[in-house]
Amino acid sequence: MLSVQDIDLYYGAAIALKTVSIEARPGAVTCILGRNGVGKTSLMRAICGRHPIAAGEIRLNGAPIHALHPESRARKGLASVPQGREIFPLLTVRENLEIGYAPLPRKDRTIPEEIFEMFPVLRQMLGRRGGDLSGGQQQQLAIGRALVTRPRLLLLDEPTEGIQPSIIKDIGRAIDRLRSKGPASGPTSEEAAEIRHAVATVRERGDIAIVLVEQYFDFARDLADTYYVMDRGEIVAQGTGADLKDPAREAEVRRHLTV
Ligand SMILES: Nc1ncnc2c1ncn2[C@@H]1O[C@H](COP(=O)(O)OP(=O)(O)OP(=O)(O)O)[C@@H](O)[C@H]1O
Repeated sequence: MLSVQDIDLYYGAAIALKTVSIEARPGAVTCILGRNGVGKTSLMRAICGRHPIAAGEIRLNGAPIHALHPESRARKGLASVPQGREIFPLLTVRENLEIGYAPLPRKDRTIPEEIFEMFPVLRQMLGRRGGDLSGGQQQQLAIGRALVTRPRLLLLDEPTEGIQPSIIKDIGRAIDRLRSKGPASGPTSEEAAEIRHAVATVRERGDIAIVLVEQYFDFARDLADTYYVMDRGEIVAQGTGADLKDPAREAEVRRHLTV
């Protein structure tokens, strides 16, 4: 369980987060919605330790982590897929996955089979260079690399950025499997079988709390168990995934997403 309580974050004298509080629980997708520049990435940086907070606290499973270096947070089970994915174009898919080993002790430096079950294309392309993959495949690689550490908390910063709508659906499905639940929008029977298998695999490993930063309302609505909307460094609306299916709530959230 991630608990962010009343945090402030500054860039020099400019405040980017003002008393922001969110919670994310295992087995659920927590969506952070908001326009460009409202502070979503700053919130991710605060959680993973890439930028210090000036006030408040961040706890992972009850223990404060906000004073820890990013590497220590990673060892405590936090993994993140940054905006832009940060795939190394000249390294192979396997080498890109192995970069995920960094916080792991030597004995744990293996690629979990489950990653290839979730993203079969990565197995097929193990020897190819990262730069040869499509945008959607690179996103799968970035998520796969984050899963190499067998995290308990996964931060995904705009996984749909620069990706075609059809691939966005694939990524949505993969996130759904991590959450150990079927997707909200009706799956085909083949998809349902894949998801059942993935759920069993994920269940063996335990639950992951997923925090998803997103600008696309529809993608968020399909996946969110909980959502928060940000505007100018603050949380201005929040609710459950079910709330997002209510037309009045949808209109409220969409208002915050349009410029
Ligand atoms: N390194 C930085 N130095 C100074 N100001 C920054 C820095 N990073 C972000 N900001 C500013 O902080 C505010 C919040 O930015 P942030 O990147 O967190 O927003 P965002 O909601 O993630 O937007 P985007 O979707 O464009 O990434 C913006 O006004 C931005 O200009």
